Amino acid sequence: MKASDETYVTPIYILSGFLGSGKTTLLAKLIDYWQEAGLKPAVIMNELGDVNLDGLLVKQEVPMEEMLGGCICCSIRGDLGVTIHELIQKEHPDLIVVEATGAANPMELLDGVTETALYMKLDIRPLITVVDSAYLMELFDRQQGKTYRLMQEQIRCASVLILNKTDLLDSSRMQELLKLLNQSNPYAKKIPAVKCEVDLAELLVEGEGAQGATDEAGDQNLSQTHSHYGQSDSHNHNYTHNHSHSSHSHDHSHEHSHDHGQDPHGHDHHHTHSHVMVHTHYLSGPVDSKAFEQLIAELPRDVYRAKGVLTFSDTSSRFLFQYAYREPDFMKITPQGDIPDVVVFIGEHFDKEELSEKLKALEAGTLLAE
Ligand SMILES: Nc1nc2c(ncn2[C@@H]2O[C@H](COP(=O)(O)OP(=O)(O)OP(=O)(O)O)[C@@H](O)[C@H]2O)c(=O)[nH]1
Repeated sequence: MKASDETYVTPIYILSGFLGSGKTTLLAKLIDYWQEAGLKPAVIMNELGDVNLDGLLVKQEVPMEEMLGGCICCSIRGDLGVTIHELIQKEHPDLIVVEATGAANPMELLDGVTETALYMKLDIRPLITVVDSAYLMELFDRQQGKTYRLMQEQIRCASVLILNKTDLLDSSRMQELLKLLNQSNPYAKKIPAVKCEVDLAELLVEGEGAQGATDEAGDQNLSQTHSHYGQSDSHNHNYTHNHSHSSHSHDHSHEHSHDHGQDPHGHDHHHTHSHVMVHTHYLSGPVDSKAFEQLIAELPRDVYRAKGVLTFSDTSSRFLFQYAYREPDFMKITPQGDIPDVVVFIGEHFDKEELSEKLKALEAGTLLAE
């Protein structure tokens, strides 16, 4: 069956995982894998900030829709259906991958995709969560409130867990991690990995879960199986989409009242990420690499993710900058098109003002002197 056929049921994969866990790393590998199999994947990327730097890591020929400036599971959830619809109409992809911002609650996201599957022919595939193994263990030790709980939700929803960044854990910590994950989600297949280096055929097959019954013959690469969520038979029904998004909306009113620390009343907050803050700073020109490295080394603990595109005054190339779990990473890039120099910081209740001052000093060349 071809993607351009009216009857084609488009498989849709959701990649979940905390900020900086390795979702984009996995996405790049999946795209290669599918393309080698002669398939045309399309991507929906969601970023909290207003620039999509992860998109720079995805090949240019892959159709991509960006959903920026909000979290896909919450503030821009209503747009998800429209985005999926447009992508299918325009590109006729063989499959779609949604890479959600790491702050997204996958249950909400799944709900959004499910809603869309009521009026579009979608086969929702079992959810893959990429776990930042080292960061999860650190938070487990500290039993840190909301971030830890969000990670737990991302773990609980998954059919497959990629335990990424195992290079940062020794074997006894690894055993602890497995024990922890077996408690949180005994059903999911757990695959340890470094840089999401996993057997992708196994990953995608394992993701089909215990049910495993195929209802479409012939298409080996994309067999239509029943997912854990009972959604895959959505293509047997031709629902009219006659309910408004608002009928599925959730009560957001509690969101800001429990922003600090644990909720002593044990309320089950769906929007655990409401405390996540984003600070975007467009740079006025090249900056000194040493000064930038210092700024990064001095970032408060509450900034747990940063990305950017930078030009350094003391090097000739431009760089894609990544910072996750306090590890900075620089990759030489030659971006196509008009990509500004920009840095995006993501974290919890950090002092934006102070960071902004430091960035200004960096631009002015006075940071090291301070
Ligand atoms: N040490 C280590 N670093 C890794 C591993 N996998 C990925 N990284 C690094 O972690 C950073 C984040 O990786 P991404 O793939 O961009 O993570 P992401 O989940 O897409 O990040 P967001 O889109 O911000 O949520 C990059 O600097 C990667 O090079 C790993 O197995 N070990």
